[in-house]
Amino acid sequence: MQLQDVLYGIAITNLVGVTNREVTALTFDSRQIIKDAVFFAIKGSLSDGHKYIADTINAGASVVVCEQIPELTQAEVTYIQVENTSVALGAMTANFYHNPSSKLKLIGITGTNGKTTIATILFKLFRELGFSVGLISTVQNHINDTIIPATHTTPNPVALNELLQDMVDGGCEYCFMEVSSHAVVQHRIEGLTFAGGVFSNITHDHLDFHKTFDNYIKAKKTFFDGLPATAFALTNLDDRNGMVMLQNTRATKQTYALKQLADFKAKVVENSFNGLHLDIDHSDVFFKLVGSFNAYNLLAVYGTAVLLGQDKLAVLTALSNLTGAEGRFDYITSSQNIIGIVDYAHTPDAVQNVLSTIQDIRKGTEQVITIIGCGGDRDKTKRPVMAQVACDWSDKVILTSDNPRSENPQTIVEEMEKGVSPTNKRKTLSIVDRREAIKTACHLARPGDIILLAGKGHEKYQEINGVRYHFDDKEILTEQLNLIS
Ligand SMILES: CC(=O)N[C@H]1[C@@H](OP(=O)(O)OP(=O)(O)OC[C@H]2O[C@@H](n3ccc(=O)[nH]c3=O)[C@H](O)[C@@H]2O)O[C@H](CO)[C@@H](O)[C@@H]1O[C@H](C)C(=O)N[C@@H](C)C(=O)N[C@H](CCC(=O)O)C(=O)O
Ligand SMILES: Nc1ncnc2c1ncn2[C@@H]1O[C@H](COP(=O)(O)OP(=O)(O)OP(=O)(O)O)[C@@H](O)[C@H]1O
Ligand SMILES: N[C@H](CCC[C@H](N)C(=O)O)C(=O)O
Ligand SMILES: [Mg+2]
Repeated sequence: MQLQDVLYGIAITNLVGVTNREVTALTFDSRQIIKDAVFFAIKGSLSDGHKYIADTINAGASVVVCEQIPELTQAEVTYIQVENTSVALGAMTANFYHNPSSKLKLIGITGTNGKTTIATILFKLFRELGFSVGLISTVQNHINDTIIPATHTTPNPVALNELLQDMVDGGCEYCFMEVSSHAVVQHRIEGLTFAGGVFSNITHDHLDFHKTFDNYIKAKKTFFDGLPATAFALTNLDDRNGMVMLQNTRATKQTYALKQLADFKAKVVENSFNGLHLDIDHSDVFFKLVGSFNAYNLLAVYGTAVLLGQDKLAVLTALSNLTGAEGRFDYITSSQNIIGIVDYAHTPDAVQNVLSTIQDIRKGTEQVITIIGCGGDRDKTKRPVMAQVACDWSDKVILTSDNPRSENPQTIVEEMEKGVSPTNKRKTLSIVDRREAIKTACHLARPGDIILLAGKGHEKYQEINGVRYHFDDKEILTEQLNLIS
């Protein structure tokens, strides 16, 4: 493609060199340069892409997009100075791939918890309704029935536009994608055209990255601020920041709620291990998903489908047969009648929601044993709070390791222990080895007891010092429960 076409709509501060030249690829990583590529120098959290400009030119890059043009320039190279390289990357990538997001209906889902669940159920629902659909999610990406592995909740702009282009080529009419707060702040979604935006909720997470809760709210709100007037913005009215999201959006404002009047409304009639019975938009419907928090997810899905013009009855009929995303309230029952639940709860609010659902549906005498850890290189302030919530809502708690990443897992567990009150100490054990922790919980469990294994859900690995070792919570829990039967 010609560079001048890729530059369409970009605010350029300074330009050195020609723009009527062919470019072959766009990249922000000096290790992935091919001949005549455009290199974007990005100031990141660990490194500054400007350091690699000379290397990329040696490797064949012919265009450099940057915030500061180097003092020594090369005659055959084009240098484009912009105010923010990440913003330019998103917009230029959309141009390079011929704006695939505008050729299908792209719906973004944001919020602390529930994004994967909502996006995945929307994907399954629209497949069930007969459409060709794409999915971009934490667990995996999909182009209809083809699975593409996911590395991030929201991919980088190049991967994102490539994927959207493949979806358009695959005939997709819709794409449901998770929009993480990191992606908004890092401009990964810049240049995309959304047909709708959905907000689930906002609670404590990622304060390592956003620093304050206010910044975290602003990040989520920025997504809605950027929606076009042709889009809809659907928010959860029961969340205290639900309306904040819609304050400055140009999109059509729509709401859903369980506790107050809203455009889309539902009531939980019954919540059991067999699923949810809801009164949704004046219809009585049974769903396979467990947990009252899933009533919000189902309502968000229902509202989105109706806003996209689907027939209410057809939507509810299809929805009632669907299961949720992998590793979310995923449970097995052993021959001894011990229930083992694998769940992706990795924030204080999610842990409380999943445990309060277990309290709601337990029969009374069983013990609830929770196994929980916290990820390394992530928000440290949530560690003691997650341990405290787990203790407050369980009969026994085993603190263990999640993905320690570059941190010492023992230290992470010690930081969690700080949230355990003296009265809760007697019901808490710390076993850093996650497999041993699962084994111990299975030995402690008596018939009828419920084991909650929180934090890793669908993940098939444990990340330790940059290496992902095979580790599958559900596989190990099933194996250990079978051993004691
Ligand atoms: C903190 C964070 O989000 N980091 C992401 C970010 O990296 P960064 O901008 O900090 O990059 P950096 O390492 O400082 O490097 C700066 C620049 O120099 C370039 N570079 C660097 C080295 C080199 O040799 N050559 C080179 O060109 C890099 O490509 C980059 O452009 O941009 C990278 C490229 O898109 C991401 O891969 C990386 O994700 C890291 C791996 C990550 O773990 N991110 C997590 C926190 C994340 O994004 N999570 C959210 C989900 C959160 C949730 O909702 O729960 C997600 O959307 O997945
Ligand atoms: N609507 C909700 N409200 C509160 N908690 C929820 C909700 N939906 C799911 N959860 C809890 O949060 C966990 C993660 O759910 P899900 O994967 O759908 O969220 P997510 O927003 O995609 O998370 P991530 O930020 O990791 O991408 C679930 O396992 C469950 O414990
Ligand atoms: N998207 C979340 C996932 C957390 C999952 C948990 N298992 C962990 O490793 O902390 C994050 O990157 O913070
Ligand atoms: Mg997700």
